[in-house]
Amino acid sequence: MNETFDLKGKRVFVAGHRGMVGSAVLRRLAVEDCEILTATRAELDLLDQAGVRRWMADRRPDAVVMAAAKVGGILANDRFPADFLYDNVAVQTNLIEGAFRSEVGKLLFLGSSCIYPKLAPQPIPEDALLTGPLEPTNEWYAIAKIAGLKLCQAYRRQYGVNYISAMPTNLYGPGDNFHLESSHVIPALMRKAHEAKQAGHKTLQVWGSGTPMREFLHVDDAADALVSLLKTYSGESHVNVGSGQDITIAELARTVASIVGGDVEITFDATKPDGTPRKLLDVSRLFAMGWRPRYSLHSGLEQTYAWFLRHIEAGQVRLTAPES
Ligand SMILES: NC(=O)c1ccc[n+]([C@@H]2O[C@H](COP(=O)([O-])OP(=O)(O)OC[C@H]3O[C@@H](n4cnc5c(N)ncnc54)[C@H](OP(=O)(O)O)[C@@H]3O)[C@@H](O)[C@H]2O)c1
Ligand SMILES: C[C@@H]1O[C@H](OP(=O)(O)OP(=O)(O)OC[C@H]2O[C@@H](n3cnc4c(=O)[nH]c(N)nc43)[C@H](O)[C@@H]2O)[C@@H](O)[C@H](O)[C@@H]1O
Repeated sequence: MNETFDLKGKRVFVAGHRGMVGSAVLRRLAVEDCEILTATRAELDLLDQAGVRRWMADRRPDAVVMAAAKVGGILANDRFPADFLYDNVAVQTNLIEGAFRSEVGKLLFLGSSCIYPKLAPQPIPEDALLTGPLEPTNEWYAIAKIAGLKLCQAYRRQYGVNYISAMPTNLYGPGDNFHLESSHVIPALMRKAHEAKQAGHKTLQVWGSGTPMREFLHVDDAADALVSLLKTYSGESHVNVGSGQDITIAELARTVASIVGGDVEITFDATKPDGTPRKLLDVSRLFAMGWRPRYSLHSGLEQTYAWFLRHIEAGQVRLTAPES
């Protein structure tokens, strides 16, 4: 089940290499003896099936890491269900089918912890998939991601290809999207706390009740786990990728506020959704392979805020709405 895929001398296509996860995968692959292939959206729109087929046939990668997707936080998922379902089904289907046609030997698909039922047992084992109703704010994205992991399984069963899937928990770190409407919670709170400090404002507004719990993983740890799976994992089941620890959103807000500094009072905006109450992944399968994260949440947040400060003045932080 775990035959090794040696990256030495291999041509690895990282789809979505300008995104938070894709750029972290590039940093991690830089220490492997492989050739990295990339394409910007202008060079290759992954919604274009014929274009993806041509690109794959022309460039002939040995492996594909699928870090390209339509991604956003709770509000974006809730507001743009058609985009999150259509774009993700199209991008992932084009990449998986295009890779198969061009005889790609190894492919890693990335899902998300929102594939599991809203009220799944905690921590959530891989086999909780499809055992109950999904969280309504992100069911469109979740259904696309479930289709992606099932497409990898289907190609594996029908054609015997080594296509695997990883399900990362909520990620954060350098290169994240800090746009306040479309981002995830960590970049949003970090930006809000930073701007409050600069303006001398005394409140940090947190969406929802603050009671939901979330598990977080620094993106460089996630990239390390993903490359490790690419090299060593060949199973049909998807694998959870997380830190194994979660905290409440209220506690996260206090931690971010203390790292950013400034003296803010935390307030809660009950008009915004809470989403799923808890989604802590059972990471025993990944940890049994010997993998562990390097960042604690606190050290990861400090590293991310230091990155934010180094890049904000140069205009290298994503503060505006992502391209659709
Ligand atoms: N962020 C998280 O918390 C999290 C958690 C679990 C799993 N994941 C998974 O990790 C993967 C990457 O997420 P991320 O956070 O890195 O997102 P991201 O920062 O938004 O990056 C997504 C990348 O995909 C590219 N892309 C999207 N549609 C495309 C298209 N039609 N053609 C070409 N490129 C396209 C984007 O290109 P542009 O640069 O041109 O926009 C961008 O580089 C996704 O599969 C996501 O489900 C993320
Ligand atoms: C990893 C992704 O997680 C996403 O769910 P999900 O954890 O709720 O994604 P987030 O948007 O990170 O929100 C997590 C929690 O933080 C709260 N929150 C508090 N303040 C803020 C804020 O200023 N911005 C944001 N964005 N949240 C905030 C939010 O209400 C929710 O309870 C899914 O929608 C995706 O499909 C995907 O699975």
